[in-house]
Amino acid sequence: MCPVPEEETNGHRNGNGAANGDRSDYQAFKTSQASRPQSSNPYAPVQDFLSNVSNFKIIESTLREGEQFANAFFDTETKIKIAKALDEFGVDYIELTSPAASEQSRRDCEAIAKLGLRAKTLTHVRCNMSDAKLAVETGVDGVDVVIGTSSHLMEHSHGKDMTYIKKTAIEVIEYVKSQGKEIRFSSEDSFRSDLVDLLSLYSAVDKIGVNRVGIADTVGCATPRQVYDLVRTLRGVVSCDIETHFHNDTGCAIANAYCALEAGATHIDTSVIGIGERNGITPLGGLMARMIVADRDYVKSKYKLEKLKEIEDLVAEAVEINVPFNNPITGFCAFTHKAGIHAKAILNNPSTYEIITPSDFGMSRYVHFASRLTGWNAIKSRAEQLGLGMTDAQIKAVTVKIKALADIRPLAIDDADSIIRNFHFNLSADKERDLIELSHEEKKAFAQKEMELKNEAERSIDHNADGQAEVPSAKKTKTDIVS
Ligand SMILES: CC(=O)SCCNC(=O)CCNC(=O)[C@H](O)C(C)(C)COP(=O)(O)OP(=O)(O)OC[C@H]1O[C@@H](n2cnc3c(N)ncnc32)[C@H](O)[C@@H]1OP(=O)(O)O
Ligand SMILES: O=C(O)CCC(=O)C(=O)O
Ligand SMILES: [Zn+2]
Repeated sequence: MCPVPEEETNGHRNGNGAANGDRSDYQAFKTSQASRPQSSNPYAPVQDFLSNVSNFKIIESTLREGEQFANAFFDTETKIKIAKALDEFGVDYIELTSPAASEQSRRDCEAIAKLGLRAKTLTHVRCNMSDAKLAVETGVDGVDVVIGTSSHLMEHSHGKDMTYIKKTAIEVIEYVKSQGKEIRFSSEDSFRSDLVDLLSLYSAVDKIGVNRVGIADTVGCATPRQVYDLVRTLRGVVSCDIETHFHNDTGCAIANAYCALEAGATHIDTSVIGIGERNGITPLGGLMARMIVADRDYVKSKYKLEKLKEIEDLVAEAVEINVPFNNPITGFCAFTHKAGIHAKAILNNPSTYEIITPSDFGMSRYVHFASRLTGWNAIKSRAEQLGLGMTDAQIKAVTVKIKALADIRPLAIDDADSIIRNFHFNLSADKERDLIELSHEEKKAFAQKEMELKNEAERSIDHNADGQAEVPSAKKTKTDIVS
């Protein structure tokens, strides 16, 4: 393949193409790397001359692939809200459902194309002239054309062969280009397609100046290694940009996106929380998590990461789902540390058990202390937060009490706090002397508080009809902030 000289780049063809084993490219890459400041990131990826891990674009498809999620119904107002939020976040492209899908879909494309967003707008259509014309008429910046190339889809979906696909693809691409629009051509089900057919098709569309070709793991079957091999091979065949699209059926959607970038892909398709057909595609937030670890400066300079939670909440509400507990970054426990060994180290230095800094995303770190897995370091930190000074020996003693109760039932923060406060209250050898200084009313209030704490501790162990200690149903034990 031929690298695209700088003067031939047009803003869409970014010239990232690189010939396999091309020495001059490699030397140029080495020279450019030598002049770059050395990264202090020990997790920085191995940067070879193909990798775009530090230079990629996001094609955000919540309003196309995401609308294919079983629960999705986006009215126009919601689509506009989502489009504006994604634009503010900084995604490069916003992909919209085909105007051929329905009259309202067509009107929504027009409405979003007219918003004047910074992100480019795209609509996604089948590989035929009538869809392409409809797409162009909506006023979007670009058209994403797709057609299935695997034997499964050629036989059971559209019924067309490779000769027909190539001919029609060329016709559609030339038409869209003639209308001054950006054009991407993609094969659906790329990983179950014949490699020779695929490369010949991509080579043909590259020659007529398509802006991007797309590879799609439509059924989520690809492994990272297969992705690397296919993208790398394609990188050697076409000079245009390479977009990739990964379904998450086997849980590889983020890893595959990363490998695609390592192999020279330039664009990644995402959707918010990963919504899409079946269990969806590479999630925007998950991709951000992966990429910030690779190149924090690039990711932070390009995307407004602190907006991620707001966008996820907006989309979750629109499609009536909860953000999953284990969602990267925004899952409710993504930055919660529980086991005593973890808590101690985190309190000393968060990098011990955190690869991502929560504040980069406007999130907070939590150290859970109300559990049987806690340790005295976490309890000491909590006591300090409560303004209760105790010696290490005293902290260790109260830790034993907390763990004993936590062995019987789940603890809420208030339970653990009561134990700490009660322990501290009873500790004071000088309590009586202190009380002498108090007024009659204050003494009464103290006595009452002490009684309440005692009752609370006793109540916390329920008994069933047989007099057996019973574990009450788990309370919501949202952890509390320690640092
Ligand atoms: C993997 C993906 O996610 S691809 C994107 C999927 N997106 C969508 O499907 C958008 C929403 N879809 C729709 O609203 C409808 O399916 C429409 C409007 C596109 C088509 O509706 P209908 O004409 O009623 O056809 P239907 O949906 O039953 O079947 C799909 C048709 O498109 C054809 N087709 C399927 N894929 C392609 C393609 N990539 N290029 C050209 N034609 C295609 C099929 O052969 C079939 O045509 P037929 O009428 O000759 O049988
Ligand atoms: O257009 C594309 O590249 C991808 C289409 C799609 O959603 C898929 O194949 O899963
Ligand atoms: Zn898809």
